[in-house]
Amino acid sequence: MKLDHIVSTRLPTPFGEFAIHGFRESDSGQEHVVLSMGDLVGQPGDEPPLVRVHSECMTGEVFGSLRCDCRPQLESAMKRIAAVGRGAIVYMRGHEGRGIGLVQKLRAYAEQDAGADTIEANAALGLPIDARRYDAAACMLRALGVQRIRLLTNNPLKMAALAEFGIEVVEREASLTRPGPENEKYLRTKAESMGHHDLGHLFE
Ligand SMILES: Nc1nc2c(ncn2[C@@H]2O[C@H](COP(=O)(O)OP(=O)(O)OP(=O)(O)O)[C@@H](O)[C@H]2O)c(=O)[nH]1
Ligand SMILES: [Zn+2]
Repeated sequence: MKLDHIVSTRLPTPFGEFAIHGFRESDSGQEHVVLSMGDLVGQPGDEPPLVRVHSECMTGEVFGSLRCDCRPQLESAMKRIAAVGRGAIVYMRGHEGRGIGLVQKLRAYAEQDAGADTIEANAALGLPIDARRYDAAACMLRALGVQRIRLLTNNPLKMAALAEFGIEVVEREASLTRPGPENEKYLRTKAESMGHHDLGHLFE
C-alpha cells in the first residue's frame, strides 16, 4: 500500500480546533483524512494517543440518520479527544456500508425494512458482510509518527486488522451510544452476531 500525505491544515470545530491531514492512496486515488489534536508522537513515557478509526457513513453523519449510531460515535470521539487534548480520528472513505458502498447500503436498508437483519440483508444481496480493509489506516497513522494507540472501538476485527498492519493497540476503549427505536436491531446484531464488545450491556 502506497499512500501520500498531501496536506495538513487547521480545522476549527464545535469541539475544538483539530489539524486535518489529507492523504491519497497512490493506486486507487482514494482519499482519506485524519483529524488530530495535540502532539501525536509524544514524549518517551507518555501514554499512547487515543485514536478512533472511523468508517464513513453519509446517511448518519451528513443527514443524521437514526438507523445507525455513526454520528454520535464520531462526535463522542471528537469530544473525548478534545477533553484530553491529544488524539486522532482516522476517517476512512471507501468504508461506506462496511465497504459495500453507499447505494448498496441503501439496498441493504430496503432489505432490512422487509425483515432482514444487517447480516441477512447483505447476504440476500450477495454482498460481503464486512469488506473493509485497514492497511491505509495503519499507513496514515505511521505517516503521522504513531505506532502505538489506545483504540476507541467495540469491534474486535478492527483491533486485529490494525495489529496485522503493524499498529500496536495497547488498550481498547468502548465507543457506546444510547440505542433508540430505529437502531436497536442494528446494535443488537453487532452485539449478538458480530461479536462486538460491550454493546450487550446496552440491552441489560
Ligand atoms: N452494510 C451495512 N453497513 C452499515 C449498516 N449500518 C451502518 N453501516 C455502515 O457501517 C459502518 C460503521 O461500522 P460498524 O460496523 O457500525 O462499526 P465498526 O466501525 O465496525 O465498530 P466500532 O468501532 O465499534 O464503531 C459505516 O460505514 C456505516 O455506513 C447496515 O445496515 N448495513
Ligand atoms: Zn452509520
